[in-house]
Amino acid sequence: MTEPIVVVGAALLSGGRLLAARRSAPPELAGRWELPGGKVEPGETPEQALVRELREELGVEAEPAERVPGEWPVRSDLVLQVWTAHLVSGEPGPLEDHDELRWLTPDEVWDVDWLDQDVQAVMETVRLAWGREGTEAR
Ligand SMILES: Nc1nc2c([nH]c(=O)n2[C@H]2C[C@H](O)[C@@H](COP(=O)(O)OP(=O)(O)OP(=O)(O)O)O2)c(=O)[nH]1
Repeated sequence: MTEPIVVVGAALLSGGRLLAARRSAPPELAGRWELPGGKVEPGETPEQALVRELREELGVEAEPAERVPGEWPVRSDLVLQVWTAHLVSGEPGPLEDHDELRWLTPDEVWDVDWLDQDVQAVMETVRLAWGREGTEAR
């Protein structure tokens, strides 16, 4: 059996807020919110993929910090893993794949319509980044 391809999601944290991105494609995912990122390419580590994807999609330089425990199936051939990350330079813009970005405070984190797989992933991210408050808010 072939191993699933890892989709790396970046939990970009800045000033106590988490960046959420609204997908613009494909039609079945458009309008739903996710962590920016994408598929790890052959020969890349997930951390390298995260840096590349944030450069392409958001136009920023970012530094991966720590892996959020867990992984979440996307499809039979794709699995989502998440790393926290910090901005090194630039201001994120929805350059590719997204039509809106939002910096969410702990109080706002459940205000957006996350992709199904991202709900658990964001819950774990909130737990890691901000402690228990975010999970209780859910
Ligand atoms: N980037 C991202 N994708 C997610 C998340 N949650 C989730 O289910 N997915 C799904 C959506 C897509 O089916 C898949 C990632 O595909 P993608 O289109 O973003 O990957 P990519 O940028 O490498 O695209 P491509 O090279 O295949 O065009 O994972 C998430 O938080 N971030």
